[in-house]
Amino acid sequence: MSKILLIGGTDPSGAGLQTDWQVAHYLGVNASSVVSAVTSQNSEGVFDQGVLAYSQIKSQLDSIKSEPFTVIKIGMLGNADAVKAVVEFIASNNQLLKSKHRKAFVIADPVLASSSGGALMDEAGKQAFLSDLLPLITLITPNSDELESLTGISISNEQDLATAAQQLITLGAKNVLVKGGHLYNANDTNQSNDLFVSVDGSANIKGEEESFYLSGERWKNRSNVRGTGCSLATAIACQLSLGFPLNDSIVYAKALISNGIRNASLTENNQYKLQFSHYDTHHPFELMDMPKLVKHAEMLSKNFNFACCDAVSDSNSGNIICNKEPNNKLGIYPVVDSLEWLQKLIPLGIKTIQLRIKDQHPDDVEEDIIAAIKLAKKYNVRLFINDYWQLAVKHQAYGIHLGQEDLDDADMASIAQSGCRLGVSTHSYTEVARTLAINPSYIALGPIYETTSKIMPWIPQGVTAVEKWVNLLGKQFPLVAIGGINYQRAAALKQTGIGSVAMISAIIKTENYELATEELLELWEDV
Ligand SMILES: Cc1ncc(COP(=O)(O)OP(=O)(O)O)c(N)n1
Ligand SMILES: Cc1nc(C(=O)O)sc1CCOP(=O)(O)O
Repeated sequence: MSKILLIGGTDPSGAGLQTDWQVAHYLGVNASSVVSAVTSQNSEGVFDQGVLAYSQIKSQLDSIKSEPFTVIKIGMLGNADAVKAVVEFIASNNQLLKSKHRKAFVIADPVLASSSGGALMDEAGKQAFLSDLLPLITLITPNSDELESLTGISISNEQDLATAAQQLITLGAKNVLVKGGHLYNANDTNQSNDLFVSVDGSANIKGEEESFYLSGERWKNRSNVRGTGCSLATAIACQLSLGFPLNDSIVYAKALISNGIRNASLTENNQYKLQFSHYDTHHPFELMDMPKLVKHAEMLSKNFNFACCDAVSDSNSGNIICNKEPNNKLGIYPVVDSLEWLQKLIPLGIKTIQLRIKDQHPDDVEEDIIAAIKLAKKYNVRLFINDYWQLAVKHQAYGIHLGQEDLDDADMASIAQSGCRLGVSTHSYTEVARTLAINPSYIALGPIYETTSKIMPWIPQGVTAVEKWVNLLGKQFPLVAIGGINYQRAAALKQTGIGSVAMISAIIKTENYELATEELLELWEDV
């Protein structure tokens, strides 16, 4: 079982170390905890506080130092001595991890003041934090007040916020998550928007630098829930310890805290306390809690409306009835690389199919795309064109399928306006969050099993993950599973309630494609 280390101050009223521990427990992560300070506070103010002596913090840390921690979450430190004890511990912990060729993930919530306003870090402590601790931190999670205080940049608009986050990077931070920026899209106070900036390639599975905005619902009448910052940082730490990449850990944690705020219970002190719904241990939140991810601030206010994937009617009548059911079932979905394969499979009764031609000049594929669209219309088949979205729009294809990289360049507004349906590939929480911001016609989930048809950095998600995605997304979007799916695996996936399975090799690399197609269609007949 993974184990993390929590370092921070106690708070009897719903934040601090006790809350961190509760979050770890809720997520099934074993945590050791070290007290750096003891505070007396509630939503009205901080009444008393005492930072433990360097020797007391050090001796607590010494008592657990034999087993290296791979994830350490830091909250309130209070002064320079506490910072020193923690810096020394991280160095010795990393020394122990050296044999495993790694360093600990260190998540720091820079607690400078309570949400009620009382100072919780002195000036010397802040300077020690910046000079000695910041270089050891994997992710720092300030709110905009803390970011102002750490950088000295006064923040009054979104550009200031981005500049200040960049300044923290210049001071030595590698990954910065600025929480709750109400500055973005200030007209829409129903959204809580965070800014994430990463410069060392450690945030995602591809090792790439990235930055994004995460937008979540700001739940009404829940403005004074305490402990949300601590809980967010702890949930990120927990997800990292469970093996998720940093970007996915952040998206997951934001969804979890949204759920905790939405379900917050009112205490006798007239104060809201985070409470998580017991929906599911793997996705312990609902779709309304999932944030939307966009790469540029101006996208926060954009809404797209793609055509739905109609229920395909009987090919005899020729009528396509637009059925706005969100969980439309797209059925057996072959992905093929030529017009010839469309000509072979469509007459067998396939109702959803994708033409996926790779790396050709658009001029060289246009004729085949025109012929494919004509054929699909004749047989009343949902044909999705992979990648060549301009040609698909130009020739009025039924739909387009795009991967995450394609989303950077494709013109969403013109695809939506054309009436083409849009399917989008996803492989992780981050990609699902980005896809939710686009609100496509269907969402593909992959790879479910190991695939030989494409090289990808993701390990297979497995059937259990499909069940979770169906619970989370299936009421709002048609879902398609892809990656290594053959007849037996399709049978297992059918039990999850997913409406569609896509495959390449199980059809086009078999000895008898007709038999393989017929068997799959029969298996899925009653879905
Ligand atoms: C139904 C379906 N799901 C996923 C994919 C993969 O799309 P993408 O990520 O764009 O990768 P390439 O197909 O371009 O390699 C798909 N094509 N279809
Ligand atoms: C094209 C593709 N996309 C995937 C994804 O996970 O997004 S998996 C995949 C290959 C699917 O081929 P096969 O059925 O032969 O495994």
